[in-house]
Amino acid sequence: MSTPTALLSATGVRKSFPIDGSNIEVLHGVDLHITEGEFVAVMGPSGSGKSTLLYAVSGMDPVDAGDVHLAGTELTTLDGDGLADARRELMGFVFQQPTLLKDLPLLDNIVLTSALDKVGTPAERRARAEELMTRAGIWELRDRMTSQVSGGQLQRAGICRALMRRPRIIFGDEPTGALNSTAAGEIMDLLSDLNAEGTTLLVVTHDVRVAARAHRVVFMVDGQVTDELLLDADDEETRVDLVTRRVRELRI
Ligand SMILES: Nc1ncnc2c1ncn2[C@@H]1O[C@H](COP(=O)(O)OP(=O)(O)OP(=O)(O)O)[C@@H](O)[C@H]1O
Repeated sequence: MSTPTALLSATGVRKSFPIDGSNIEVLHGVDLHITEGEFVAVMGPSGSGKSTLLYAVSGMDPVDAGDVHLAGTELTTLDGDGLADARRELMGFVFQQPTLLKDLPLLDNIVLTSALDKVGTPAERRARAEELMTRAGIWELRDRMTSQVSGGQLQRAGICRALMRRPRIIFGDEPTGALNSTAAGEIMDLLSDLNAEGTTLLVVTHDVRVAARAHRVVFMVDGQVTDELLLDADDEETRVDLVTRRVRELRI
């Protein structure tokens, strides 16, 4: 039997920030290994280092120590240009609030980064955006400004933008944090479908319903991964129940 390949492999990751005049370590040697096609959720108390871990393993923020391999590249050895290339070619990012430009229609926002990077022709970029926006149910909103759409529609646009370059992994930091439960469910349907088609997901969340969609939940406490939960039940309520129980046990 072949061993599944780790798409992302982080070992011994340490990260400090200067806080109140001293250097405080917030990640204390974290290991995280994610297989291609996996959906991993990260949960933990506020301040436990979840977002810091996400930024460290995606090369958004340099680490103080440790290795981070993504798709065969050691991110910690890359310079600024190399990291920017790796981010553009391999990764997509979805944040709590997408940072779309206010005075541009949704479609232009979605194609903007690919246009600046001269990926494909304008017709190819538009076709890709149409495919993604249709799928996300926002194609008919393509000419609307970002101020004229709902939070859920904006987040769908943010996901479309993240998908323009067909990333192998999507990093999500509270992707449903600003949404009501219906919109959150729709966003998670979209992300789960993408995952079912092979896109790897690493998502930081406080929401048990979001975490319950994952194959595996990793729990962080005080800058360390302290526990994990494999979710192989088919039934959604069973999965939610399993995550809820573990969250209570760990007092997260
Ligand atoms: N840029 C920074 N400068 C200084 N301290 C930081 C910085 N970023 C994070 N920290 C600190 O690192 C610790 C971990 O923060 P992080 O945002 O990773 O936690 P989190 O688990 O994602 O929290 P939350 O669930 O509240 O978003 C916190 O104590 C935070 O104050």
